[in-house]
Amino acid sequence: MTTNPSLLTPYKNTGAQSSSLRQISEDAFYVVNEVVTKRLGHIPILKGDLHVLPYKVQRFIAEKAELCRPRGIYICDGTHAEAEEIKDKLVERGMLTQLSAYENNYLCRTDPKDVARVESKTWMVTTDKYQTVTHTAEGVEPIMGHWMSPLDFGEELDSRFPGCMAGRTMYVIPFSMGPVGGRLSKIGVQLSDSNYVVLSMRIMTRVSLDVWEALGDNDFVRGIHSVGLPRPVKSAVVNHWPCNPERVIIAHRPAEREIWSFGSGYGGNSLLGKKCFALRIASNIARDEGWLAEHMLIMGVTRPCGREHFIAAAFPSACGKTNLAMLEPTLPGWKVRCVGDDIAWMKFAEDGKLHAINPEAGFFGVAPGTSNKTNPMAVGTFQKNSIFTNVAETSEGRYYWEGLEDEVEGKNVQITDWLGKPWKLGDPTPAAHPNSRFCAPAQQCPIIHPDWESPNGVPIDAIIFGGRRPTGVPLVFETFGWEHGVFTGASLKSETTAAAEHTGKQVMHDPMAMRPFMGYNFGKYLDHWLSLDKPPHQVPKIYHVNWFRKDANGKFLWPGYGDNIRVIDWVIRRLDGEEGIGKDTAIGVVPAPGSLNLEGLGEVNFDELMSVPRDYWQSDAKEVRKFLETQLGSDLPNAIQEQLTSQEKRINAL
Ligand SMILES: Nc1nc2c(ncn2[C@@H]2O[C@H](COP(=O)(O)OP(=O)(O)O)[C@@H](O)[C@H]2O)c(=O)[nH]1
Ligand SMILES: C=C(OP(=O)(O)O)C(=O)O
Ligand SMILES: [Mn+2]
Repeated sequence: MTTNPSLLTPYKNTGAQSSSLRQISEDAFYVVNEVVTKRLGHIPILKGDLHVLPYKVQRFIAEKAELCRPRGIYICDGTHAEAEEIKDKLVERGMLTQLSAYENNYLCRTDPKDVARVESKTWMVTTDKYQTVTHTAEGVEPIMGHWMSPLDFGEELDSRFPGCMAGRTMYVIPFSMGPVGGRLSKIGVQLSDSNYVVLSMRIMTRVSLDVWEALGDNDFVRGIHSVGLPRPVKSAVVNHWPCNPERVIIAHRPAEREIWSFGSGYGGNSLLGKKCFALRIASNIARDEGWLAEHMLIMGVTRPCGREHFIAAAFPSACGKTNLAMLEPTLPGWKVRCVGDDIAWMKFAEDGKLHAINPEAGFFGVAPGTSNKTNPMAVGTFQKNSIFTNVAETSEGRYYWEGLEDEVEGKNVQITDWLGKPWKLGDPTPAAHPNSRFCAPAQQCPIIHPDWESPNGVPIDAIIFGGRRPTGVPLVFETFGWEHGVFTGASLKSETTAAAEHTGKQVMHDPMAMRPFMGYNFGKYLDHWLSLDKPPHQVPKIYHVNWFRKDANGKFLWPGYGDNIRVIDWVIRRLDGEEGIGKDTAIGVVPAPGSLNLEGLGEVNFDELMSVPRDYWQSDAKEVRKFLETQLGSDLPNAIQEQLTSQEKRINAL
């Protein structure tokens, strides 16, 4: 790994220096052990040897320990034995319950106030506001990226972090995103006072002592996470799950490659390798280094003839990434293998193709709706060594959630819901929280791709965007080219889900499925995408899908899940240049009648599924124009503006 010079950019404060942000000066290099020892004071090292770590890591630990004042420091090694030790302790304390029907599976119930990402409290901290947000029209709040000034952040930090780990252990988690030492991989160190985070990070990322060696003197992404409830605790802790919902903050300092997360233990807020590092921070690194960090699954699809294509697909949270990544084809002779289910880091290689790696090592998937019928490969993945959060539990020691109604065996099975209360079929409240999750090692996936850890990644042939669009949007369409594809991604919308705090089911803009994860100015982000289409790059074709279109009675028009292979089949035939299977519409190329393989499917209203209603798209185009113009203002790239205009013309001509 090479050192990225921008990683070393010192933090330039604009005025009043926040005490917690003060750094040890560079001359500390020669006296580092002394400085470290002094800073640590009487805080003991509970496990591991601090002084064998790279000196930058020592400094980082010492600085933050001095700030957070934990009762001790525990340097994780990522071993099985370590995880066992922590689990045993948590079971004893009642924070984890073993699900006895499986091997090494556990259930965790959180405080019901801490169940999802908190977008309204997630911030990017940059000196210049417009590094983070776009030049929106007057009075318009930017929806992509929340900006906070370094000064304000200093205050927020100072009112939370000093002493925040009192009475708790500060775990030091060394982790690699991507295979350790890989060409596209990056290293992070997360400090956390949550043992649930330690166990989950060990599944989701590569936590091991090898990371220190791969890191050497290079810089790394810094994560500081606290549940925000120092001891002695003054409020009641619910479900043995410490958190501080009123004081939550998830802040990123992209220039410094640093993440500060406070008050929440929920995955998306606390497993800092995931959305915080692999999307918000990494998209900044990617822009500087000429690659992409995207909210995308990666799948390998092999046709009956034996040829394999790789596809990356971006859907907003809880819109079907994990399901598509592990799809079990209903068409005979097809094979899907999973490379990743949530995040793709993609870089053009010497062959001119865009190569993607999955930086993660596990799946943090939505539990409800996952069953042997819908996603048997996910079910196969989490039969052992997994952690379930906020699902229900049966009296037989099994997990339970909405969608498993047909899989509960025996009449006398009793169910305890995610809140710990007795629950039975037909009860008005759900058994599992709608955003309940399984956390499982990717290598256990029965269809994990043999190259899923390849340091060079897999070559991407197609990019698919999609969302939950109950009306108007066809099952699938191919965009007219790279710029139109980027425009289509920028106009992505979807119904809100339980993955964050939004309530109700309104259709919201979610450009590139990145709205909550945008790491810098969205206009610059689009510029970056647009700039990639140049020789010798062979950019992938871009598609849009919608599994969620409904009929007049509110029923899904498309069976979805394993039958989505029929759409993938059409996509791949288009990639191959098969003639006569496309029909031009105003928004892209949809399958021509008879071109989608519907064999063996029941009744499907093809015409309704593929229709591009004029009225719908006219008002949609107006809304999209308003959105792009008011949200992006002067940051709106010309190429996108042109795409908007030509799409409007096509729609008006319908
Ligand atoms: N109707 C329908 N629902 C789906 C489909 N794919 C996924 N879902 C549901 O959407 C929810 C989220 O899916 P998931 O794959 O976990 O989304 P992710 O968060 O983007 O990875 C789950 O409840 C799934 O059962 C599909 O093709 N059709
Ligand atoms: C972890 C998350 O991922 P997903 O996109 O799979 O819902 C989340 O949104 O918190
Ligand atoms: Mn997922």
